[in-house]
Amino acid sequence: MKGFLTPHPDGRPFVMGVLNVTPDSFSDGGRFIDVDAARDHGLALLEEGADILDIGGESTRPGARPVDEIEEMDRVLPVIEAIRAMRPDAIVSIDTMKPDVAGAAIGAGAWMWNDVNALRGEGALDCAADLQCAVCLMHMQGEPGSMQDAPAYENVVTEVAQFLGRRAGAAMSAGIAKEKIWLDPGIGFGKTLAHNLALMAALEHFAGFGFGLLFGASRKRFIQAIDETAASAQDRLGGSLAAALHAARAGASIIRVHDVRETVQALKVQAAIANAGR
Ligand SMILES: Cn1cnc2c(O)nc(N)nc21
Repeated sequence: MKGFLTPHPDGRPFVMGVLNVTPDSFSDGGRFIDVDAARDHGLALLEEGADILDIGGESTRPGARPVDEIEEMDRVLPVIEAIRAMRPDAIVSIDTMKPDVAGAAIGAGAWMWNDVNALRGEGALDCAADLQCAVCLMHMQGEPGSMQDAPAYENVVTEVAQFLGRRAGAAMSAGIAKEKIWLDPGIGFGKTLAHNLALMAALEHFAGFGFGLLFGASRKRFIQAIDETAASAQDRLGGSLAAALHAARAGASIIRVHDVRETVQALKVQAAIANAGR
């Protein structure tokens, strides 16, 4: 039985825990992924309160090198299977731009295809429609390897909104049900600090489209641009929580984070305050 998202009684958004299954995250120092370590981290995130695990085998951070399909599948499938063997109720999203990887992951029990490329890959729209899975369509200018070289927009909010509207229309035309579509402005994917801030300040505009809104700012570099003491990813918890709480207030229904326990606690307190005020 595939897991489905049951709304939280306090109304807070769902938390999507990040599980990057890449050599720089779960390898024994060599090329190979330590499946048990990745599985255990995923199980820990579920224990911390993650509603969804976002599992990805190809890094999408700025400057990342592409990974071939077989390698990507070899990384993610054993981890999905190992986690679901221990937690059949686990709700998993597959973070990939490749239709075959998505198909294999959905076949292994994943619920959502989280595509930073918004299903623009060859055959991706039809594949997603055939899979009848939930999808996240995210905006990215360019591609991970070069997207941060010189991001430029006439009006970033308008352009990202128009792009997401077009991709949602294409997804529905391909046969993907509206209630299975989440949109995402893609913080840090071909954006300067000013672009990221403009998108976050306008976030409720994106929530108003009638689709789900998925938001991910966790540990991203824009936080260091605001607070230069946040030199490494681990030093960005405060900024990550601030962005998560802002997104929740703006209407995001799924928030993608590394620090699950802290984010769940922050969202619970935010919801308790909001509910007391009603
Ligand atoms: C894979 N990945 C990294 N950052 C992300 C973000 O902000 N949104 C989505 N949907 N996926 C992301």
